[in-house]
Amino acid sequence: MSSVSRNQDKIKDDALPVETREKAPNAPTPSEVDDYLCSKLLHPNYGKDLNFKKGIERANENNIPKIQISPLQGQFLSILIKSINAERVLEIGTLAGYSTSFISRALPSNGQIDTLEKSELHSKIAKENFLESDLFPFPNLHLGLGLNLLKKLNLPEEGPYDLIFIDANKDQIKDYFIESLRLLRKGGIIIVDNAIRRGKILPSSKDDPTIDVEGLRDLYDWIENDNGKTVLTSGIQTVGEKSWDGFIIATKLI
Ligand SMILES: C[S@@+](CC[C@H](N)C(=O)[O-])C[C@H]1O[C@@H](n2cnc3c(N)ncnc32)[C@H](O)[C@@H]1O
Repeated sequence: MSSVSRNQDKIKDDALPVETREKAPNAPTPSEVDDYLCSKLLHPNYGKDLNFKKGIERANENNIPKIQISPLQGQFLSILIKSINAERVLEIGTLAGYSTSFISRALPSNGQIDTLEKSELHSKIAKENFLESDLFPFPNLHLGLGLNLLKKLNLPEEGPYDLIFIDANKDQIKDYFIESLRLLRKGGIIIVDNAIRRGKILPSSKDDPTIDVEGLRDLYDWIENDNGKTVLTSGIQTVGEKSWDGFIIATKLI
């Protein structure tokens, strides 16, 4: 077994609850369950779209990190967008446009998707992927540092955003969240990805906090201090092919 696959297995094991690991070493791993769910649930125009898959291959060929959301998470975003009848979505962190593709696909043809990315290479590959997938509405890709772009961003002419997906650097996540609240409609949704980080967000975690973990703790503190005035928020832990992580989901109350 190569060291890469050994590491991958370790990550899968770590994503299992400790009781399961100890009592049932042959229990299916969360990744195997993800594979099953994908085989049953992926939709031909979303997670099973061959152009979306080609987009990931193009990203891999260009050595772009494999840190996009999973297809099941992509379909979760699409479901949220459809269920709230979102017309305008903002994304912070495009990478090669995989999540952007799920967002665009779920929007009506008169919808709008703005996506912010700091890397020229990621932006270039993302645009190629958008063209290949024939996305409509075509995503507006804004190249630059997320916070600078956000501060300059005005509300779309038709009104505020209905949903904002925050999936970039975590050290500025509190500021991304606050700026997002300015741009979001009442009742709109914010999703913050990678918000659990295998439990390292806990102040009692034995690991020294990275700047990403410190950024997330700042956001959790901000939400605690808001005390329900501005947002109603939940945190959902996830396992699966992306190991143990999760997301914050919030709706704007005022
Ligand atoms: C986790 S990836 C986004 C994955 C993407 N949402 C998907 O699921 O397909 C994070 C992206 O944020 C970008 N990024 C990191 N720091 C940034 C910043 N300060 N401003 C804008 N983009 C940033 C990275 O270049 C990377 O492409």
